[in-house]
Amino acid sequence: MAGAPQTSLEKEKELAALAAVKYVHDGQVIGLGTGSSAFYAIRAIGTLVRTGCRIRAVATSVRTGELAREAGIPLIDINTIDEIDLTIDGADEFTPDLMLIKGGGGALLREKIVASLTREQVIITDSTKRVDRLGHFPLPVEVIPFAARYVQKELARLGGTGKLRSKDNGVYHTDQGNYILDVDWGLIDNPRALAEQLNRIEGIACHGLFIDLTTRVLMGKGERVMVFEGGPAK
Ligand SMILES: O=C(CO)[C@H](O)[C@H](O)COP(=O)(O)O
Repeated sequence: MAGAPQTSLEKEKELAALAAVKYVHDGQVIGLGTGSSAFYAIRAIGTLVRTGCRIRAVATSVRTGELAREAGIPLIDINTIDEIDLTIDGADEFTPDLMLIKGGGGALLREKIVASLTREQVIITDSTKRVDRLGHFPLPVEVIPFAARYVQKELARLGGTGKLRSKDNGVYHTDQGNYILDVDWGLIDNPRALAEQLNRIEGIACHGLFIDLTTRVLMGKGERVMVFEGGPAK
């Protein structure tokens, strides 16, 4: 992030973010993602705004809203629009066929709603996020607090071990006041089938499998940016 000397992974995130910001056009509604990669995109979009680009944006978290305001990006209420032109967000893992795990930063519910309203979803990552199969990263599952134990039991029935996320010696709360279970499944054989099973469990507000929502992934790798559009990288 800003201020500290930049590591090579931070450089990769920034390169990917700068490449993604080239897709931003005057007049668009932009979805702003959450996390350390999205931070670089927000900063670069702020520069565009200061040089005259007229966009409006929707933030995927309270933190992102604060960063956007600091950067001078005009924010709008998501309930005043029917569509988002472009969203730039990060991911915890992605496969070359554009399936993602998201939610490491806890913003998965708003991120999925924003992604669902978005015409063009550009994901930006460093080179550690590309995998052949999802599941190295525990899958974040956002649950309403009342259902936490029930959902944990249902996840166990499906073969997942869900650990309640904590923060500062207490339970972590999302921006919506929900809990997160970080679920270890081992490597996931069929993310689509798992997503459907999770969609049927009462009390789950959102899970971090993002399928059929991404247009392209821009991955920083050394000094380059690799582009994945549902096939081999370009
Ligand atoms: O899903 C997310 C937040 O809920 C982030 O996009 C994800 O955790 C990646 O973050 P980073 O860019 O910091 O690696």
